[in-house]
Amino acid sequence: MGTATLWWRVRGISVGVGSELRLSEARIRKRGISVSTRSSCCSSPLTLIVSSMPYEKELAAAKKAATLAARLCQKVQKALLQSDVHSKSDKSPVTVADYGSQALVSFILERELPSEPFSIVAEEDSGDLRKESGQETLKRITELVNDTLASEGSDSFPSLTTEDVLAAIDNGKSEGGSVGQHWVLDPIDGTKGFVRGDQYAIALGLLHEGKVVLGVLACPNLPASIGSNQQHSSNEVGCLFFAKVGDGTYMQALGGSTQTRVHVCDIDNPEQASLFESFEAAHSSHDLSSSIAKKLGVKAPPVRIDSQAKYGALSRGDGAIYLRFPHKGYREKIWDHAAGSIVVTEAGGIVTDAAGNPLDFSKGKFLDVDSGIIVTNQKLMPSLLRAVKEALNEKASSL
Ligand SMILES: Nc1ncnc2c1ncn2[C@@H]1O[C@H](COP(=O)(O)OS(=O)(=O)O)[C@@H](OP(=O)(O)O)[C@H]1O
Ligand SMILES: [Mg+2]
Ligand SMILES: [Mg+2]
Ligand SMILES: [Mg+2]
Repeated sequence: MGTATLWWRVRGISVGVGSELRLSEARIRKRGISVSTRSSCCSSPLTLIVSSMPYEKELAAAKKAATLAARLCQKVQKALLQSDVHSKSDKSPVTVADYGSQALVSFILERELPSEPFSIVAEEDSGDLRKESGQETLKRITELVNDTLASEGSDSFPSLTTEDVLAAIDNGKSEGGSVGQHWVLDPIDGTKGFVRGDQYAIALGLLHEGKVVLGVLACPNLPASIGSNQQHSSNEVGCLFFAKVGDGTYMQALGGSTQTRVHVCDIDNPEQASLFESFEAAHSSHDLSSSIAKKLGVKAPPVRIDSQAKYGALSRGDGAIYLRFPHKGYREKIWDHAAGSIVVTEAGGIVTDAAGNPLDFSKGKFLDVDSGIIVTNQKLMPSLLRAVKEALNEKASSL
């Protein structure tokens, strides 16, 4: 048997030498992944094993992107100027950090995964920044993005122009859907919390054929422990949660490298449960949560925090239940739940709508949910669903 050299090109999977392949050149296509091999001696039997380690490269890129975006957000939140906060057409707030974070994540993903099909469904767009009145803001965002890239200590990042920043933001215009791969990005989830100086998250998920296969949540203000029942007892603030389908959920300090596998709490007695809900009463009915909590016999007062930090906290067992009941007419967006939902489900939890249906991320930007979203562990879900049903029926009959 002559000597053989094997060249390979891999996207998202690892390739090793193993089973028999008598080809001087071969192309394998598997789930959109291409691998090509070439033997320097065409008569040499080459052995090739393709073992799937899906989304490894994507996860590394997503963690890098979310961590850098979190750095930009931290810088802005520390010294937030009035001129940094603007109002969108739906009257919700948006800041230079929302735009900067979206531009950075888009730029890093495209750079780190150059051979991947590139589609992002993201919250922000560049419309207001392209107007005359948006020029100063655009300059400030561009400076923030360049400063953050420069602070990476790498000369390899080019300085971005205002046009580059607009283009990176507008990469987020994809509509998503059930075909192919789409990144799902909320550059700052919980902008109201961010402006208040409270919790927020950079939330980045990946959809494959309409299913969430990967999620990263950077929570710059979330302590390593928030009244937790697990061993995260440090004073450190800032967490990165990440999960890949079938691979569990992990947490590490933002910017750190030691990762810990996390699990949802395993209590089965609702009286011992503590419950998360939105900080803003306008985003979720506190009355309805309170009525559900009463039916379950929950004793602790609700913990109100902004953003998908709620999903992160739940994934490490800090609380047992997350209830979200937007007021009538509001349509949930996929970027408010994609990353958070896989972080919780890979930690052993369940995320459904108020009727117990799984969330369907394959329908474009919106999630069609029945009344609300509920999250808990496997043991509590049956009693939670019963309590939710009763509370919703009572509410309907009182109208
Ligand atoms: N009216 C209404 N009802 C329900 N939800 C709404 C509503 N308006 C906005 N949003 C979305 O809520 C996102 C923040 O959710 P939170 O759970 O973090 O709310 S809260 O900040 O704790 O109050 C928030 O995310 P960001 O815009 O990314 O901050 C919005 O997508
Ligand atoms: Mg959001
Ligand atoms: Mg947002
Ligand atoms: Mg918003």
